[in-house]
Amino acid sequence: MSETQQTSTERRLGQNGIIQPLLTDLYQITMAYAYWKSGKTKDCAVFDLFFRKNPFQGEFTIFAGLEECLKFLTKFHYSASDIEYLKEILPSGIEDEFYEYLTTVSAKDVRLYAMAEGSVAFPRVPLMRIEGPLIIVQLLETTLLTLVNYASLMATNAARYRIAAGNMKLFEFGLRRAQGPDGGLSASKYSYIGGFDGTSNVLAGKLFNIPVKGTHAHAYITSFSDFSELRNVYLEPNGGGTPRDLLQLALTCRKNLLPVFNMVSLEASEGELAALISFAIAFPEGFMALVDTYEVQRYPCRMNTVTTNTKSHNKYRSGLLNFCAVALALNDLGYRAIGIRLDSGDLAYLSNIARHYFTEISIKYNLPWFENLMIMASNDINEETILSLNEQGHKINCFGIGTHLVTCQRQPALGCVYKMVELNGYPRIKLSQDVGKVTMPGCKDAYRLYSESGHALVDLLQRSIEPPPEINKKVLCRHPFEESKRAYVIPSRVEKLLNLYWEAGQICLELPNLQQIKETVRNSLRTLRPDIKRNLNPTPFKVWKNDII
Ligand SMILES: Nc1ncnc2c1ncn2[C@@H]1O[C@H](COP(=O)(O)OP(=O)(O)OP(=O)(O)O)[C@@H](O)[C@H]1O
Ligand SMILES: O=P(O)(O)OC[C@H]1O[C@H](OP(=O)(O)OP(=O)(O)O)[C@H](O)[C@@H]1O
Ligand SMILES: O=C(O)c1cccnc1
Ligand SMILES: [Mg+2]
Repeated sequence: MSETQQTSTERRLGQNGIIQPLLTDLYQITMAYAYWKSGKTKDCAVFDLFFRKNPFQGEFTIFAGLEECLKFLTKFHYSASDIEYLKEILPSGIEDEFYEYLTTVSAKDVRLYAMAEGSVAFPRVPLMRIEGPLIIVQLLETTLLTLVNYASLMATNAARYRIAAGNMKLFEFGLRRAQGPDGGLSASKYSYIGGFDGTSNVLAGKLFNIPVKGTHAHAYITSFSDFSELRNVYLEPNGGGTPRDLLQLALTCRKNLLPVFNMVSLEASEGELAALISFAIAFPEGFMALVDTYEVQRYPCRMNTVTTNTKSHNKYRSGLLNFCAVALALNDLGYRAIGIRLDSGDLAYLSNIARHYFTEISIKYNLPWFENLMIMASNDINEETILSLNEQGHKINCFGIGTHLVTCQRQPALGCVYKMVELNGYPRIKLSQDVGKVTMPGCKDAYRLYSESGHALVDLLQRSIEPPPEINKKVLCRHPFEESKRAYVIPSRVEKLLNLYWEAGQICLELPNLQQIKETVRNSLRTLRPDIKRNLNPTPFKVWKNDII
């Protein structure tokens, strides 16, 4: 392993300092005292952590957050200052022996079973099963939930964007809009797991070894008014040689391009060109330009299409023209530009226009690569926008997505719950008027049964003491609430979903790295039939139980 790899692995194993035992609800600690006072320190409980409904009106969820839960268990103990603080906030009548008991608390007698991080998961199937002393297992509830809920919601949101975007590149740009710094970091991490290609969040890049990418803001363009602000216009050709005047080269290129864009030089912004030249001199091999600060192009354009961009107060229409001029000037010096970013207007229309000009220029100048310049789109993009753009037809090959992704605007929370299912070996049930809210009692295991073609058929819940279903043998599966719904399934593959990750005070299964978790998401989604993954009215996946449960 190289030194840089080692460093990033070490960084990954560190944990956010706010994840500690007091990051919980007060009632966990007051319950702990009441349990302790009523002599329940020896009681043993089993809790299931699960959700009841998939988010985003979808029919699948990606399970994430496991590694953070396990790291939390490794550090689970109350420090002297934690105990001091609890003494301040809890009633004065609390016995001192309870605080002494709290100093001895750890997760060494806990066992945690979980699905693989990155797996597709469904309602009512435990994502985790936590077994151990009642008081301890109860004390873990809120922290485990907060570590799983947002992580899984975010990974699921990202996976949905990935499905909508197909092979297009996806970058997460959400830090400025995220739910605070911690939300921002988690969003970068879990959107990467869910299928994004990188983030603009530099700290996330450093901590999690995620590719970091970015362009520039409108401010960079508006910070230049004319050519006199360019302190340096010289750029050394790629591979060396005498530096050449990039401004003069770009001006010549721009003059030659005016007829292509059907424009006159008065319509072209000097400040915008100055900004693009200075950026190209700074990053000649990574030239990516924001082209919508003024108008992207002249309109109505020669393609006879009506544009919806209505910044009529502005006389400049030179975003594309200026970009192409600088890209051609860079080409004269042996550099290839990367592409453009569109951040306003009708993104389908503008991307088609941009690609049209790139193609025309690639033919005119015999530069085949020019046709394939990258077109990145941003501006309040969500899953629906991507699906709509796909329907309309566009030439975008990359999206930068912030607000809707990181805030999970369409559904801001996943409803994972943590319910006791067994105490001292006896099943426990929580009753509810709402049949969907009645818990499934008992210590359970979950198995995913697959067809011969590799598709997941059903998740089967059964008591842990029962033998697992067997390959090529008939299994009777029953709907959890509707007696009449039952079916025999003959699985070609059986996957045990819950595996033991934590026992005797340590992590007992090797943890995958972020890249491997990302792979798990991709592979796990591949096992779902397309109708379960579709955006509109997807088919629910069957979560059934066996005959005995
Ligand atoms: N072709 C398209 N189909 C569907 N939605 C689109 C399309 N093009 C852009 N959008 C979306 O429409 C919205 C347009 O936002 P808005 O009305 O604020 O316009 P704008 O171009 O950002 O305005 P401004 O020029 O003032 O910045 C954004 O959410 C964007 O993602
Ligand atoms: O739209 P999002 O999906 O959140 O993506 C991130 C946005 O952040 C940036 O600008 P910002 O929104 O800060 O300013 P602007 O809209 O005025 O460009 C960027 O230009 C995007 O528009
Ligand atoms: O790099 C970018 O283009 C970027 C980064 C964050 C937000 N908006 C855009
Ligand atoms: Mg914006």
